[in-house]
Amino acid sequence: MSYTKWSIINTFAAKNIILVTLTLFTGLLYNVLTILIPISIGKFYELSFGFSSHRLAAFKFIPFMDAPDFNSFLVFFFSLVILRLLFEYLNRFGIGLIGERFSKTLREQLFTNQLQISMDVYDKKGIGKYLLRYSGDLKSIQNYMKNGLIRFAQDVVLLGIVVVAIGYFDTLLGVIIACCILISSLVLWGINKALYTVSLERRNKRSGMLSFVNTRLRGIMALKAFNKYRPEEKRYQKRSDNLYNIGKRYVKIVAFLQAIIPAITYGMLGIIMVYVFSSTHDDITKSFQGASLLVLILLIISILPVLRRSLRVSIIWKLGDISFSKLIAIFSLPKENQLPFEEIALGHKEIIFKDVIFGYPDTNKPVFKDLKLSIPPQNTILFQGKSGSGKSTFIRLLLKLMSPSKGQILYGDHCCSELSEKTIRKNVAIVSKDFPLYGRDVYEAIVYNRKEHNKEKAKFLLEHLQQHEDAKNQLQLGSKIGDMGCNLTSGQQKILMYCRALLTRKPILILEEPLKELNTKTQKLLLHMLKSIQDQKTLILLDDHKVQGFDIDKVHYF
Ligand SMILES: Nc1ncnc2c1ncn2[C@@H]1O[C@H](COP(=O)(O)OP(=O)(O)OP(=O)(O)O)[C@@H](O)[C@H]1O
Repeated sequence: MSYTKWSIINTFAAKNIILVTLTLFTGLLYNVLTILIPISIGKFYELSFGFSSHRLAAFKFIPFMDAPDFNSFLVFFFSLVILRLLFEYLNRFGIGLIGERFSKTLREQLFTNQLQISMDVYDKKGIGKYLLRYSGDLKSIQNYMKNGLIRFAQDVVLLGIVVVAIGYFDTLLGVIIACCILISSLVLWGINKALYTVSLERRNKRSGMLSFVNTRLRGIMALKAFNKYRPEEKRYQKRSDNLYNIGKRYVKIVAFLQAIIPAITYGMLGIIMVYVFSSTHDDITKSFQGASLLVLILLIISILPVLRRSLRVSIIWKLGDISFSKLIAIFSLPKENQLPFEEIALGHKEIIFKDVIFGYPDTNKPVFKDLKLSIPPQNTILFQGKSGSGKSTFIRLLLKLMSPSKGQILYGDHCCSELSEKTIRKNVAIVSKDFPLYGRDVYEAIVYNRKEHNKEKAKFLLEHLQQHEDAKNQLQLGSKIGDMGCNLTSGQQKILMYCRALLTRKPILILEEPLKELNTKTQKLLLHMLKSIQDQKTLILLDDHKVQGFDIDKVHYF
C-alpha cells in the first residue's frame, strides 16, 4: 500500500465521519453566533440612541433579533452568548478529540508497522529506532489536523462570512478587505518557505541528539568504566551548540513572522479607516450610518484574531508536512509477513541451503558465498565456526529475519521465499544471546500468555532446570528480571532462555553456545533433557568449538 498525506487524512476522516461532521457543524454555528454578537450590538446602539439603520433591518429574520425594548434585547443578547459558549465548547472539544484520535490511530499504526519492518532496516542509522522519538512528529501532525485543517477551514468560512457581511454594508470595503487578506497571505507564504528549510534542519538535528543520548545510555557502563565523561560531554556540547545555532535562526524567522502578522492586520485596519473616513467626508449620501459603522468596526475587531491565526497557519502546514513525510517514509519501509500465514508443520522437513549468497547491506564482503548444506529432520547438527564466521547470520537466515541475495533456503519442498515469516517461526525455537529476554517478571519473559495451566508447566520446568543452582540464585515466576534481563546473571538468563524455548514445544530448536554460562551440574541436566528429545526434534547447535555430550549426527564447519 502506498501512503500519501491525503490518503492518511482521508482514511481517518472516513472512519470518523460523524465526529468530523459534528465538529464542523458546531464550528459553523459558533462562528455565525460570533458574527451575530457585533450585529446585535448595532441593535443595542439603535435602541439606546434611537437611530435606525436600514441595513440592520435586514437582520430582522433572525429570531428575536428585532427586539422591541431593551429588556427583550438583553434576553436575546445573553441567549446568543450562552449558545455561543455551548457551541464553542462542543467545537473545541470536537477538534481536540479529532486530534487525540488521529494521533492514537497513527501511533498504533506506527507501532504495528515498526514491529513488522524487515530486520535489515533496523541496522540502518536513524530509521530503525524511529519509534523512540516519534512523539515530536506526532505532535506536529496532530497540530496540522486540528489547527491546520479543521480550525483553518472554520476560520476561512468565518472570514468569508464576515467579508460578505462587510460587503453587504459597503461593497467596496468588502472588496478592499478581501484583497488585503489575499495579499498578506501571499507575503506570509513566501516567508514561510524560508522557515521550512530551517525547521527541517532543526528537526533532524534534534533527532540526531536523541539518538546520541540513547546510544550513550545503552553504553553507560563502558562510558563510566573507561572514564569517558569528558569526551562525551564535549561531543554533546558540540551538537548542542549546533542545535542552538539552528534554533536561533529558527526563532529569528518565527519572531519576524509573529511580529509582522499583527502589523499586517493593523495596516489593514488603517486602510479601512482611510476608506471609511474619506467616504464619510467625500460623499455625504454614501456616508455610514452610526449603527452600521459600529457594527463594521466590531466585526473587523472580532475577526482580527481569526485573521492572525489564519495567516500563521502556513507554519503549521510546513511543520506538519515535514512530519508527514517522515511518517510516510517509515510506513513505506519494506515489511515482513507480506505472504499469508499458513499452519505448516516444518519439523519433519529437511532444511536445505542451496548455493546461498548473503552479505549485509552496505558491505562489500559477503558472509556466505555459495553455501550448500542440509539438515535432515530430527537430526542434531553442530555448526562450528570462530567468531565472525557467520553463525548469527545463519540463524537470521533460518528464521527469515534476513533473506539471501542469491540461492535458496528450503524447508522440504517449501522455499523460504514463499513462506511467511510467521509460518517459519511457528516451527522454530531459539536459545541465543541475540534474542534477549524481556518482560516485567520471569513468567512474562518465558511465557507470553497468562493461562493458569501454562503457569504450572512453566513453574515445573523452571524449578527443574534450577535444581542445581544456589538457593539464593533460584528464580520464581514472579521474580523481576529488570530491563532486558539486566537483573539476572548470565546463567539465569540462559536457563530462562531454555525455559522459553522448550515451553513452546516447537519441533526445530536452535541452540547457540548451548552449554555456555551454565554450571557443570546444570549442563549435565540439560544434556540429559535434550538427549531425551533428540529423536523428536531437529537440534541445530552453533558454537565456536566442539560441543561435548550431545549425540551429534553431523558437524558443519563455517
Ligand atoms: N548488521 C551487520 N551489518 C554488517 N555486517 C555485519 C552485521 N552483522 C554481522 N556482520 C558481519 O557479518 C559477519 C558474520 O557475523 P556473525 O555475527 O554472523 O558472526 P558470528 O559467527 O555469529 O560471530 P560471534 O560468534 O562473534 O557472534 C562478520 O564479519 C560481521 O562483521
